[in-house]
Amino acid sequence: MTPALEVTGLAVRYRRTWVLRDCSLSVPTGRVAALVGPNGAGKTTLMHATVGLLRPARGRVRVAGEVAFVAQDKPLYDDFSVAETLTFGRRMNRRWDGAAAADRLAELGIPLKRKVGGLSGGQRAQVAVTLALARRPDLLVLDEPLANLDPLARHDVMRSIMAEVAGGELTVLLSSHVVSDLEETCDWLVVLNEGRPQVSGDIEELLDGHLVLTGPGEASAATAQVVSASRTGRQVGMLVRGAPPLDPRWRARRPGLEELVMAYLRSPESAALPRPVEASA
Ligand SMILES: Nc1ncnc2c1ncn2[C@@H]1O[C@H](COP(=O)(O)OP(=O)(O)OP(=O)(O)O)[C@@H](O)[C@H]1O
Repeated sequence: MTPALEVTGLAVRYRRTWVLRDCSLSVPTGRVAALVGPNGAGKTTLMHATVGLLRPARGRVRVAGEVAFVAQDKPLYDDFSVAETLTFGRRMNRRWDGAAAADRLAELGIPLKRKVGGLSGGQRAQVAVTLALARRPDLLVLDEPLANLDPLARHDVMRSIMAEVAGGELTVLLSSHVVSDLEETCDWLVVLNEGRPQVSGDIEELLDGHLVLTGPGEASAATAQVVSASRTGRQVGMLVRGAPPLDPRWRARRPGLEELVMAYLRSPESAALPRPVEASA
């Protein structure tokens, strides 16, 4: 099956500084993919290249179908009412499902008469997402849709995105700094660090494919592919890839998503190479 998004050998630079290097990843159709990474990792740059807002120096991005983008600052006209915002959207776009947009806003309890400037942060995010969805995209790209939202609003926005994905062929790529927000919603993970993807794959398979080990410092885990390790007193804790044969003094368990992400972010040199999409789609 053709992936919804395929990035191959992408490299982007701003003047002399390379921001993305050797960036290859793919996201299968119908997935909600989380793009995580520290500040300055290149997430926004990758999204801008994906939606055609910038031209890469090398490599290519292939999107199967139409793409819609919600930028980090969710640009909307504060003086427009929500209804006027929808009218503007209809005039600006060839593909436009105004009825679905109005239904979505009604379900979310967002009044069409309200001025955009008078909406809460959560409602503003929902209007921005609704406008993007009204364009009937195949791939929806959201740059930090949850930034500055309270926990309840974050939950509501994620749940409403889930509802859209459940309905059909839509694929979502969204960036966030708060991994715990992504746990219930996202089923694909891309970890970007220092301009390169460290991890790209199905979240359940990634969690199944790693172990958290704890044991006494003198026990050997030499056969394991260590992603990152830390020592507390005489105990050593580490996150490893695969299921290595272990010294019986090690205790092993499956990691949580946050542990997995943190272990990779702590060790930018570690990388689980992207697997072919066909193997896990
Ligand atoms: N227009 C630009 N001109 C020059 N450098 C830029 C430009 N845009 C981004 N950069 C630099 O590129 C790097 C990656 O930025 P980018 O915004 O893609 O990262 P990010 O992962 O989205 O970060 P954050 O989590 O802080 O939003 C940063 O070092 C940033 O300073």
